[in-house]
Amino acid sequence: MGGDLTVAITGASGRMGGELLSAAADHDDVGSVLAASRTPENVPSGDAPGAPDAVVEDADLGAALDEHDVDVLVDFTVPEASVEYLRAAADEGVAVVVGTTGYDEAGEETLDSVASEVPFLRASNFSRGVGALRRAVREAVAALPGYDVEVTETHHNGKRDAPSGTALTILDDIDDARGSGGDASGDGAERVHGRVGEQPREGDEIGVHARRAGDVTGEHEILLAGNEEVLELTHRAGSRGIFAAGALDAAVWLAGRDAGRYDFDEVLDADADDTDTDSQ
Ligand SMILES: NC(=O)C1=CN([C@@H]2O[C@H](COP(=O)(O)OP(=O)(O)OC[C@H]3O[C@@H](n4cnc5c(N)ncnc54)[C@H](OP(=O)(O)O)[C@@H]3O)[C@@H](O)[C@H]2O)C=CC1
Ligand SMILES: O=C(O)C1=N[C@H](C(=O)O)C[C@H](O)C1
Repeated sequence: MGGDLTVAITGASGRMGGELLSAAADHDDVGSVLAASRTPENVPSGDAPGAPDAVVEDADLGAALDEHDVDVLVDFTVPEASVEYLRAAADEGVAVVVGTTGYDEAGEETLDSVASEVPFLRASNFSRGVGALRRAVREAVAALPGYDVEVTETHHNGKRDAPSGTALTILDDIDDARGSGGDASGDGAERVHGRVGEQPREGDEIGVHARRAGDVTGEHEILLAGNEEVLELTHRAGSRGIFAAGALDAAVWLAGRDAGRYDFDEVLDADADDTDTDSQ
């Protein structure tokens, strides 16, 4: 830590919470970290690696955001808690980076309202590789009209939501690339979640498969098949650190912007522009 940015991290004792604390401790632009948790006693403290500057109970988040002059809240928790945390951030005028997945319709409405009040950046996957995978999938689907598409994701046995947020994002990308402009509301191709019994493939349906096993960090595979050939595009996350690093880069990029929705692609594009300039 050594920069000016003050970040708050919710769900600080969770799998991603711990990764975010470690990544924040190593991030050049982060100066101070406030952790919020239902269980503050489980958050690293003292000389432990990643120990934040302050820890509060999640119920006290709103007052703590104000007291610690937080610039950006980073939330990777569960939808039912996340909507409360994001509401507290919006009430305090604090920007938010959201990695939590699996919101229901009411949760999505809360996110819409938060995004109208403060700078808001949400991504179902903060890895750079998935950003590239999404571009590759859109291109492949557009180049191979009529090919069958199946999406398979594999995650650790502690994951709650299925299919993963990333798989849902990629399904929307496929609909967009096919020109059917779909989303989970059902406007795009039919999404068939697993198959059992007499269930032959029909039309342009997309098969969706969610596997849960062991400690797999996160894998996404898109299979396109037709015309006597098969194309497979696969991303495998090697650690949760990549998501944490991406989310903190997004927090640095988001701080100080106008209220509204932003996309992780904008962070990646800005980074690519900086790299281009550096190499000239
Ligand atoms: N966008 C991305 O790149 C990524 C997104 N994710 C998403 O991040 C989210 C968190 O994942 P992960 O860290 O693996 O999950 P964990 O279950 O390990 O952590 C979630 C944390 O949320 C906090 N929490 C607050 N309220 C509740 C509640 N009612 N029930 C349970 N936990 C609660 C807890 O922390 P505490 O006790 O400290 O409050 C808990 O540890 C998921 O939605 C996942 O899909 C995960 C990886 C990457
Ligand atoms: O819960 C996880 O672990 C992950 N969740 C995200 C998702 O739902 O897509 C991203 C990543 O795959 C890990």
